[in-house]
Amino acid sequence: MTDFTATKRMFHLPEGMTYLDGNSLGPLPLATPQRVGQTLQDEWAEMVITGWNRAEWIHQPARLGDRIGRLIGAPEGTCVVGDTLSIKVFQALAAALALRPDRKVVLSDTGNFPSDLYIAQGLLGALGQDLELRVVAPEEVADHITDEIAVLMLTEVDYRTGRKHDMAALTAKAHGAGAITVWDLAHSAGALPVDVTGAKADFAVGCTYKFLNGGPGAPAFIFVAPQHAMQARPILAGWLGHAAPFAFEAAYRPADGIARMRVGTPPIIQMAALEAALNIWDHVDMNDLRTRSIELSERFIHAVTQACPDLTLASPTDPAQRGSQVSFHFHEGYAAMQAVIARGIIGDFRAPDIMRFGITPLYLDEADIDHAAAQIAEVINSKEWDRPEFKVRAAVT
Ligand SMILES: Cc1ncc(COP(=O)(O)O)c(C=O)c1O
Ligand SMILES: Nc1c(O)cccc1C(=O)C[C@H](N)C(=O)O
Repeated sequence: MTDFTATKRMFHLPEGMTYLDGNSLGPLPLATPQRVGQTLQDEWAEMVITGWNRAEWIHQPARLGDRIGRLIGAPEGTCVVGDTLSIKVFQALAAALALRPDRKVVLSDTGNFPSDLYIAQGLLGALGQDLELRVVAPEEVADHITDEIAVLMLTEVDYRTGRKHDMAALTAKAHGAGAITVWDLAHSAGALPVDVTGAKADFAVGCTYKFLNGGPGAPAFIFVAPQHAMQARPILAGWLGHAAPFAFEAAYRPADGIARMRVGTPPIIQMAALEAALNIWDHVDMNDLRTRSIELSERFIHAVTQACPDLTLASPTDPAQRGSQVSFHFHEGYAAMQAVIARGIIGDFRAPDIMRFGITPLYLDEADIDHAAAQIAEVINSKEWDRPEFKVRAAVT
């Protein structure tokens, strides 16, 4: 049984702040500064370039990939860490398309994160060949899976509403139509149990700075199903994805398996932070996490909807259809979120009118949920949000 009181004690949670934005950027694990300091002082400072061998920096992308693999149901040797999520989306989509050269359509939905759609637009434009990105409503995805589709590219959990796709069912339908699947797990990894193997996903990608708590700029990950690992064509053919990087050959030859999805020099300092964060996950059973996430989410939804008739739930009411966030529509959502933040309750706003709150059992408990709901109710019901200072838009919302 996971001890969530113990996991909460493993984080630095700023005084006076109740943090419901771990779906965007997780808080600092207490062990991270020491682990990063070790990389700086014992490794970089003392070993300098010999750290690649002596501290085994060169193996960190695969090692951390395997640790994330455990959280998403990926077998050892099928997941690797590096780059940003946008880049991993590009790689996965390009490799998936290359497996279906006779087909022209990438199917996605309006609930996908814009970067994924932009990356697809950029890639398809660069490839030419009359390729089409078809973007439909989330609830219509299943009906649009036909034998025209080369790749089904979806984010499992909608970043705005928290609505969760059925990864296994949609993957089965895509495979039935002969399509390849690319799943973005940005809002799933560390949020709920994921089983890429059971769902038979072909490619999956995700980031580590949200629910996994790797820190701002933490690297992304990519999973390639074992049956594709030796066929997947790396569009970003960087030297560290080469079969023999230190042979310095003029011609590219992909490494065996997932290693070919590496590109260039990995961010060693940021990976040290990620390693410290992943240590916490060794204490967590993902089914316990899901149970707790649902308990806390239901409590939050109940308290906010009871107290705030002006807010309407934007997330599915059925917990099985949600990830680990709760969102509400409110016509002055931006100003209201700034007013809530001014009271120390940190959530965020997503256009056009969504107030979004991450439910992260590793460091949130009932008292946090009740406190947050009470503060939100005061802001909404007293119209505290209706002040000019809360309407000034910041660069990052
Ligand atoms: C679903 C999803 N995909 C892609 C991205 C882009 O990730 P990155 O900025 O790390 O490239 C994000 C978040 O920014 C996201 O939430
Ligand atoms: N990566 C971010 C950043 O560099 C700045 C601000 C926000 C982010 C985010 O991760 C946004 C996030 N993907 C979202 O779900 O909205």
